[in-house]
Amino acid sequence: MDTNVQKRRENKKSLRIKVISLGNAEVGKSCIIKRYCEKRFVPKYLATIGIDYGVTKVQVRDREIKVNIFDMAGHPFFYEVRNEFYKDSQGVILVYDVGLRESFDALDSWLTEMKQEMGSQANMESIIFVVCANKVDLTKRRVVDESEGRLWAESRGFQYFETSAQSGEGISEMFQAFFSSITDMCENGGKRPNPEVSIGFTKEQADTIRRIRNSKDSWDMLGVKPGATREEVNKAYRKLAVLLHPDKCVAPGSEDAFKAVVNARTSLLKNIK
Ligand SMILES: Nc1nc2c(ncn2[C@@H]2O[C@H](COP(=O)(O)OP(=O)(O)OP(=O)(O)O)[C@@H](O)[C@H]2O)c(=O)[nH]1
Repeated sequence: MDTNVQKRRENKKSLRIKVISLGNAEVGKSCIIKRYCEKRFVPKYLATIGIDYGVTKVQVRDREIKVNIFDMAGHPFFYEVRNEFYKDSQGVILVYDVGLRESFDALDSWLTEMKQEMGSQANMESIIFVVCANKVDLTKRRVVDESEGRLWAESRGFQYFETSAQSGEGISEMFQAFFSSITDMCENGGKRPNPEVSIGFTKEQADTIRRIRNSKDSWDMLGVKPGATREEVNKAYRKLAVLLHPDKCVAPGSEDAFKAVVNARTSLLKNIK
């Protein structure tokens, strides 16, 4: 066979990618990578110093993918070291610990740090993000539930996985989907699929569910001022009911949000003449 043709075929088949892990210290980033690459769990905490680097090969369909994995230290102390490594990544594994709310709340600031460090190169549409809600084996200490994590991830067009580096739950599923999405993106000229099309719910629905979860009382939940009239309460209720009705809304947490709105309306109307 013509050597140029053979080379072109080989090039199509093999792919080299860079992925990084992000998230607060101790959420389990290194353990997730070890569980996948070495099939083992390390119970003792050994903080990553700056960056750990590893290479692995995976097969996605007919392509061999050479994966360069940069495991970033989560501790703020290592900011100066890790900021060099954001550039040229095709994939990001965002990790939080389901037993530590602050590690979940920190996900936005990890995205901000990444954008800042990538500067003018920051094209977040050309990067595949997956979110790992990790340590799901520790069920008793869980404080961030699945629908909350899923909503955060999916409303940004990121895939969400429940994982445990300790038991192995969700780890190979997450990596398989991650590498397959990166391959799809590379084959699609470096653009990830339009999230609005694939997730099936709107930003307004996601923002409303988040607002309802965080509301301080029934007035706040319906978005009316304390002392509002029956008409105002009913009008606000109808608007939310249309937006979140389980027949119309598939966003994670929509059923609970809908029930909460029904209950808020009932309790307010009891006390309004
Ligand atoms: N029970 C349980 N423990 C876990 C899990 N994943 C990690 N751990 C433990 O959590 C601690 C921290 O894990 P690491 O993987 O080192 O955390 P990291 O996010 O890489 O931390 P930094 O390197 O400081 O950024 C270790 O003691 C692990 O054994 C898990 O899924 N379940």
